[in-house]
Amino acid sequence: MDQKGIRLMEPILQGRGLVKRYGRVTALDHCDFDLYPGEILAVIGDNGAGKSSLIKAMSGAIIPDEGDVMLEGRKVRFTSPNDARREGIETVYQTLAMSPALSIADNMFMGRELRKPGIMGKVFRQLDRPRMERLAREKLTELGLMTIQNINQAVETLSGGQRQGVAVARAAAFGSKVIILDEPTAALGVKESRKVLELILDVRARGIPIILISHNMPHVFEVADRIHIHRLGKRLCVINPGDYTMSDAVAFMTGAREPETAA
Ligand SMILES: Nc1ncnc2c1ncn2[C@@H]1O[C@H](COP(=O)(O)OP(=O)(O)OP(=O)(O)O)[C@@H](O)[C@H]1O
Repeated sequence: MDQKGIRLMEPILQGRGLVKRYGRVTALDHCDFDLYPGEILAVIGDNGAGKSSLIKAMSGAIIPDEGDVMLEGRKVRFTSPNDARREGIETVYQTLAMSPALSIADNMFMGRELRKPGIMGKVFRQLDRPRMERLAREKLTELGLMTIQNINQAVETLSGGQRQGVAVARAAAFGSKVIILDEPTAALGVKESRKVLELILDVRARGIPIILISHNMPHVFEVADRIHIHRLGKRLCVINPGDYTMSDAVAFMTGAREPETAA
């Protein structure tokens, strides 16, 4: 998406002046952040720069010591990942939160199982397994992931790429507003990474904006619309991948060079 087009819109998710300290370490140092509708925003930075802390603040996994998070212009205060999920922000962590022994369908609906209608309290209502299986199959088909034949297959029998695919599909099924992907291709081979990158583009084509944390520069430059460069706990600058090379980005990231315009 072109830079001008993005600037005409209001950010869907924003961070302003975010601070997070762990004892004497300042992981986020008055950090700003903006995600615009429909874009893939990559967040890159050296090890320990504070990328994870930033996305955790956006996804309710940590509560910032200072600063504000705004969703669609409205100040929100997430005190848990569930708060963020309820608002339509889904995060896929590097360590995929899945139960390997359970099926694809069970994993997709883990924590938000569908139940059959009943008159007893919600707790006693039976799981609506057929509906969960049907919806899980629909979601995977929509995202072109139906090389997975059997929705009842245990997740532990899937390849790394397929597992990542299920995790992204789960996020896309519930993340109505924003999807955050933390190193989605880090553990994958070339072919599997390719599938996941295609999936990321598919999700964007569905209008869902994505925050992509990655150390993989070719992947970042291939799919990102904009790149947020994080250094020493804050946003150093945001670049358009068309205007810079990967070496420029790495030089900014590591401090070997300074960008012309700051964040
Ligand atoms: N729970 C914690 N307790 C103490 N220090 C922490 C904690 N989480 C993060 N930090 C520190 O905060 C700083 C930023 O860490 P963070 O994980 O956000 O960086 P990152 O950019 O995601 O790094 P990486 O690319 O290595 O994953 C680091 O110095 C890290 O050691």
